[in-house]
Amino acid sequence: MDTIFALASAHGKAGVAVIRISGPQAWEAAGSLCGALPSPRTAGLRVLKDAEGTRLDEALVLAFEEKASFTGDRVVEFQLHGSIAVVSAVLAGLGHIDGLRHAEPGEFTRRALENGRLDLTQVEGLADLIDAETEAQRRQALRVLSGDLGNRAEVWRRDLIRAAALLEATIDFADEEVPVDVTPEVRELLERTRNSLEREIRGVAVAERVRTGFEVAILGAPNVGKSTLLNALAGREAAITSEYAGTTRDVIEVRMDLSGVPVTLLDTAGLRETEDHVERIGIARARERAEQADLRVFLVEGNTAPEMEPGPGDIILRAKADLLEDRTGAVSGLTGQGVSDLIEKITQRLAAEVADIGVATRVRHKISMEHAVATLHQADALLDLGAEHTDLAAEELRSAVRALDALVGRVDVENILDEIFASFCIGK
Ligand SMILES: Nc1nc2c(c(=O)[nH]1)N(C=O)[C@@H](CNc1ccc(C(=O)N[C@@H](CCC(=O)O)C(=O)O)cc1)CN2
Ligand SMILES: Nc1nc2c(ncn2[C@@H]2O[C@H](COP(=O)(O)OP(=O)(O)OP(=O)(O)O)[C@@H](O)[C@H]2O)c(=O)[nH]1
Ligand SMILES: [Mg+2]
Repeated sequence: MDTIFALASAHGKAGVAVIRISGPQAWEAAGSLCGALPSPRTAGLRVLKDAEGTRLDEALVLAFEEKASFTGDRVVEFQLHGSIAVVSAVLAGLGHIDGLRHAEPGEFTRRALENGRLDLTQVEGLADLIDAETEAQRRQALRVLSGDLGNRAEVWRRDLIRAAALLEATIDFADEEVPVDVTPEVRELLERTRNSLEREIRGVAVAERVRTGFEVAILGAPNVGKSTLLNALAGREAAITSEYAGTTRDVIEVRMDLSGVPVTLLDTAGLRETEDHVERIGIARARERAEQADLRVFLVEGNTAPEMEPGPGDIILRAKADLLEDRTGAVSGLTGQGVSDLIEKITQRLAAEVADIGVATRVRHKISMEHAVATLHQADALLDLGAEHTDLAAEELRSAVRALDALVGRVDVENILDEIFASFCIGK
């Protein structure tokens, strides 16, 4: 097996930079730069020197034994002064050692997967944790990294294997005088598993949103102040505003962190009938994105109705509060009136959705779980048909187990690994 190395911390100038080495030669290779290694899991201060004896840096060195490291290989970490020159000198030094090569993106984590330190869902959780920008994303990713989904899958698996074994036992003893009827217990195991799977499947839609961000579209007639409101919400001049109706044409996106919930705000073209060709394209885009959005905020003038049919959770506000006598339910991007109330309202709507999510977070999880559920339905139908179909029902259960094995990466998943690791950075 190759020994790999890479900068594990971000590129560029920093207080401290971490270089990781993983593989059978890690200790020997690190030792050739820093002399005797400190005892495992104990930091030691060492001078690093290249093959010619030139000093490269004074660094903290940390060694891990095989089977007791992040990757499961022997690992050494150099915690260096975070300068671009120090990092390149040490990387160059490592590159000159025979048998060592630079790691590919995600390769340390791939080793952890191959060595059984992490299951596939934990790898996905780790990828999400590194990408996490908000509190809800961090919490969700950490739960998956901790193995919550893998643990749940283990329970489903155990119950289905037990159900299959019960059915298989009756096949073997079909000739016995007094066969025991196992179907009630099997049915109960199947129902429990299916309910639990279905709950997780329902949670994926929201969990996906937490991963990628909720979309909130601002909508209304031209000139009502949508772009001005977007700028007020974003705290910067993200969109052009002007007194001309029809200023905004493209959809403008602004990422925000609303009390830990990731949100993409969309500013859209004012909705109206128009002969202007380009404006019409903008309006078509606005409608399309509005329909897909998780939440719509309609700005309306006076007592006019929204230009699109609002959904149940959508927010309707009166525009340009500062020009109104009665300012209830009104907002003004220009003066800031009602803006924090609006943020509060959006946050509440979305936080309510985030509250009851499960541990499955990806479409991939959903597909495996749906496959398992469909197979369980098949098994149920076969049990309804009577004892002569018991063997087929048991076969369906084994197939459901395989779907769950794919979920955690227990069976061959080589084809999806490249896709998952493509999102990793080098050094992870
Ligand atoms: N310096 C450093 N910090 C880091 C990491 C790292 O690799 N290096 N991590 C990398 O992502 C995270 C920590 N994750 C880790 C996970 C497992 C082991 C480990 O050595 N596991 C052994 C021993 C467990 C134990 O001592 O209880 C094992 O699982 O057998 C180390 C780090 C975050 N911080
Ligand atoms: N008095 C007042 N004027 C506002 C307010 N919000 C926006 N305006 C003004 O109204 C005009 C239109 O504002 P925009 O934010 O560009 O309006 P819009 O809804 O994005 O318009 P389109 O992009 O054309 O659909 C500009 O002159 C703004 O300064 C407000 O709350 N009060
Ligand atoms: Mg606009």
